[in-house]
Order: sequence, then C-alpha cells, then structure tokens
Amino acid sequence: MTIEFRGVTKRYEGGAVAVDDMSLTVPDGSMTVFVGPSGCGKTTSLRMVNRMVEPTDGEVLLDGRNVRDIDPAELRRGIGYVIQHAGLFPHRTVLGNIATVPLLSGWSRRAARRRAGELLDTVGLPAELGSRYPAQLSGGQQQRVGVARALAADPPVLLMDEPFSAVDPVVREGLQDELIDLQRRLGKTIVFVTHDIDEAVRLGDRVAVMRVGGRLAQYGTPSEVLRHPVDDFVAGFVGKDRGYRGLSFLSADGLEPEETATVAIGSSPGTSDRWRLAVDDDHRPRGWLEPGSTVDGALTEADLVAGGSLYRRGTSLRGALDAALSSPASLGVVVDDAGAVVGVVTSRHVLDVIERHPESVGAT
Ligand SMILES: Nc1ncnc2c1ncn2[C@@H]1O[C@H](COP(=O)(O)OP(=O)(O)OP(=O)(O)O)[C@@H](O)[C@H]1O
Repeated sequence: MTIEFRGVTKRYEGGAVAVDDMSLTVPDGSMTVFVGPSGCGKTTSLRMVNRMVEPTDGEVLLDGRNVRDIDPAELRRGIGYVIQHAGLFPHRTVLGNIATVPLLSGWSRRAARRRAGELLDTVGLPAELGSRYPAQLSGGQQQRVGVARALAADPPVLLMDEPFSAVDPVVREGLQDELIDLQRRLGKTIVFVTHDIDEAVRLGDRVAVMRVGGRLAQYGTPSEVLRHPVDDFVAGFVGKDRGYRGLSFLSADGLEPEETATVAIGSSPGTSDRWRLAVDDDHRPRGWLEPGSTVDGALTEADLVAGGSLYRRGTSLRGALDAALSSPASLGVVVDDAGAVVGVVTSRHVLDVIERHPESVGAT
C-alpha cells in the first residue's frame, strides 16, 4: 500500500508547528525511515497516518484514499503499530497479546490463538514463551512480541516508533536484521521512526531526514543521503563517518580475492616465513598461524592467532575493508555462503576498487 503525505502541516493547540508542509511518498512494499533530532516532528508525522493525530493542513493518502475518509477504528485495524518498550498488556499472556487485534476483528478464539502461535515463530520466538507474561521476557523478546502483535491481522502497513531504542546495541542489531528479513518475506509498507542515523541507513529503503520545526530536509536512499547531503544540516546530522558508512552501499564487483597459503587443523604444518590461514575439514577459517612459528606434531587451535572479521563474498565493500583491517595478517578472509574460504583481500586491494568505483564515496 502506498502512503502519500501531501503538504501536511500539524500545529498543536497553543504550540509551535510540529510538522511543516511535508510532502513525500512511501512506495508500496518499501521501508521509509523518519530520522532527525528530538522534537523534529517524527512521531507526529507517523501518527497522522493512523489518525492518532489529525493534520491541520494537507492530507495523508493510503493508495490514493484520504485517511480522513476512513473510520479510525477500521483504519487502525489495517495498520500495525509498534512502539518503544513494546507497549504490551501486562496482564495478558504473550499469545493473548498477539491475538488482541484478530479477536477485535471478529476471529474465533481458536483461529486467533493459532495465528498468534504462527507469529511467535515468524518473529523467532520459541513456542513455550506463548504462555508467559510480558514481565517474564527480556526487553528484546518483548519487542519481538510487539512486532508479532502488530503483524497479527496481516496489515499491509506497519508504523514503528523507535521500537528498538530501549534495548542494548547487540540485541538491537539482531532485531534490525530480523526486521529486514521479515520485510523481505512479507513485503509490508513500513514507516519507521528513529533518532539514530545508523539505524536509519541500515533499515531504510529510503530515509527522510527532518529538522526541528518539522521540515523535511532530505528524502532519498541511504546512499544518496550519505554521499550527497543537500545542506550543512543533513551533512552534520549524518555525521563525520559518513564516507566510511557509505561503503556499505558500494558493491564489491571487481574485488577478486587472491589465493593464500592454508594449513589444515590436525596436519603437521612445518614452518614458513608467511602468515598461513588454518582451516577445518570443511575449509572454514579457524585462525592464523604466525610466520616463523613452530608446531610440535599436529596443528591445533591453541597454536593459532584469532582471525579478524570474515567477509562474505559479494556483500558490501565496508565488510571487505573491515575484514582486511581487523586481520592479524592484514589479509581479510573472504568466505562463500557456506563459510568456506575463497581467498583473501588486502586493504590496498579494497581501496583500489573503491577508487575505481564510478560512484565512489565523496565523488560528485
Ligand atoms: N500533544 C501535543 N501538544 C502540543 N505540542 C506537542 C504535542 N505533541 C508533540 N508536540 C510538540 O511537537 C513537536 C514535535 O514532536 P514529536 O513528538 O512529533 O517529535 P519527535 O521528532 O518524534 O521527537 P522525539 O524524538 O523527541 O520523540 C515538539 O516540539 C513537541 O513538543
């Protein structure tokens, strides 16, 4: 479902302008992230989609239909809504929480519970959590339940207001990955609010950068916003590492891994004056054997120096550069989808590809 903001303004009673003449289109089946500093009108914009807030001027259209002409209860049944801290009902079990909207929509108890059980699986939670209460779950698990509840009636649109900001960074990354995966599988139209530019460029097909006063500063793909910020405000907001972050969007076409010396765990490696990569029976990397090291008998993991990050072939250049920089041998290990070693790349090698890239970071 396409969401269109047309000249939308919101002026609160006695307050300043929260959203000022905003126009943008969220294409069907895509994810748009509203990002900007505190108070710039992100939440207000989001809530005008499901009529929790009514615009003072302009209109919001869903597939061309003005939301003002849709009954609010009916509208909200077709729009999933996820908020920070998940907003679960504390006295209902996990399954009871997820089944809320299907029950309100007239489903039988049985069908609603079956659907709730399926959704637990969709969001990666084990079935036995279904009978617990929200307080008996971790923050990350509660957020997953919040997402499952929003998906329960299979709405075409999801609105997500800082859903992951209350969980620690590691859990947050996991939740972001799952949302990207879910979006690919389910093809919902999602509007996601965050104040975190890293989260925005990671998740969004498009990013809407807003400035205080409720004005849309820039609307574009993450790569456009990072590489070509329209003004100093956007450049400052996307931050000083934007060149490095922009590597995430450069494809690694042209980056050919080179061969490297390998030694098998369990073999007798002899000596060498070069770094050698230790591999297991499936040719997966286990660590590095230092130049000049001697091993008595068969090679074990205890003889190795831990490796750096691994670069999965075909993913972005950022991962390739990180693999090279984090490797004790200065050789980034490239693996295939099965995790087996394909070869290695040096940072020089990655930088050469970046410099040859037609859309190189910082180029105009
Ligand atoms: N109900 C309200 N009445 C009056 N003013 C409001 C109301 N809700 C929000 N505002 C004001 O509107 C502006 C935009 O608020 P909004 O919550 O949309 O911003 P935000 O970008 O989501 O902020 P944050 O990141 O801090 O949540 C702020 O100046 C806020 O104080």
